[in-house]
Amino acid sequence: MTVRAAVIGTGIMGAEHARLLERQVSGVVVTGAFDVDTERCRQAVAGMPSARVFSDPIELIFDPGIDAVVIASADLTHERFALAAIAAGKPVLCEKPLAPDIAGCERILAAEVAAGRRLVSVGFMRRFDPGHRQLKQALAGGDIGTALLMHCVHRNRSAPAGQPTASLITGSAVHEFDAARWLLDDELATVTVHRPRSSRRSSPTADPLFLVVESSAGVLVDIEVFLNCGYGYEVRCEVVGEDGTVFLDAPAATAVRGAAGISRSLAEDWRPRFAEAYRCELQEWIDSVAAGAVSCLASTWDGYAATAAAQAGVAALDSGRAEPVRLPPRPELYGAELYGAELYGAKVHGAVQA
Ligand SMILES: NC(=O)C1=CN([C@@H]2O[C@H](COP(=O)(O)OP(=O)(O)OC[C@H]3O[C@@H](n4cnc5c(N)ncnc54)[C@H](O)[C@@H]3O)[C@@H](O)[C@H]2O)C=CC1
Ligand SMILES: O=C1[C@@H](O)[C@H](O)[C@@H](O)[C@H](O)[C@H]1O
Repeated sequence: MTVRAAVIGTGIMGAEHARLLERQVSGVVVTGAFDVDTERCRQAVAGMPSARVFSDPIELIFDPGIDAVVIASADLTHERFALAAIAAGKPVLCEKPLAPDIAGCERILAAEVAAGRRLVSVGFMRRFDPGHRQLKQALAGGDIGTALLMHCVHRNRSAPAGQPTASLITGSAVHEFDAARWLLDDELATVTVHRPRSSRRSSPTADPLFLVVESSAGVLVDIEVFLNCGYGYEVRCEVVGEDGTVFLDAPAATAVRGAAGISRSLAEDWRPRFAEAYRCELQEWIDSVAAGAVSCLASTWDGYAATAAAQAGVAALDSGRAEPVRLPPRPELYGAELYGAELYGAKVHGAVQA
């Protein structure tokens, strides 16, 4: 079966997803796209012969010529499109965050549970990054013993001026919240946010921020988020265990020696750094759609949990105290295996319930 996929929101990420689906992922053809900016949409799918530019996103979702939908529009629009996809019974890959607020995540969770089928996957692509998978393998394989601490660095070269300070938590650290849950096989319990001196490049945004997260099992996770570090994009992570440590560095393997020095280049932004992760994520998603099975991407529950941690972080930014991450009991639909135990082999969890 060739999956007929569509993309809603064809900005930076949506255009990239459309390009990857059409050119680098097998078993799929892009048959639809929508963006409120029609010209941007046309440009994103130019050269994709089967792609129809829709004038209404809900019509796109219900169109019989579309099997599955990628949502890559602005954060505030995710909920509306995810709910429509659930109503249409179509698999959807929703970019992070699932929804920017807990109430929106709750509505998506409730709709999916009521439908009795897992249709929504969330674009936490680090789960498909080879480096992050090696971290996961080292932890799951017992290479460093029980995890005690996790140190994370997340730096963007620059960000548009005037970003709300909370966006460092809801837009960027949300990746670390998901990565920590997934790597540690543990829920997050509390979030504290410290504001160091801000960079002159970032005013009026408070940037960087330093977060301290405690997991339910007592692992302390520190996260530096710096939106305007000024020199390049980098994501690093070290987990300290009882018997050793495992460290994910910025990944460029090639070093240049010259001018009395050694240098390795950094990506400009997340697209080159996580190119392989986006491709693998989309391939796994398309394979699951073709098989009529539940994808092993992050689920609605994972998206909910990451937004709950982000909400605790935003509260902590204001209060200056550790704030609890509030999670309801996990619905049965999301199974006993929270974090995708099939990581290193099978592509999907199992058949979708009829
Ligand atoms: N997984 C990842 O690494 C990344 C994920 N993202 C997420 O991807 C999404 C898109 O981000 P970017 O591409 O960076 O933003 P962008 O601003 O480049 O693109 C967003 C697009 O959504 C469109 N849009 C806005 N409202 C819409 C609506 N109601 N219906 C249809 N289209 C609408 C805009 O016209 C724009 O073309 C966001 O949710 C963001 O958080 C962004 C960057 C990286
Ligand atoms: O999701 C993303 C952006 O929205 C965010 O601004 C960046 O900090 C992240 O690294 C990127 O993956």
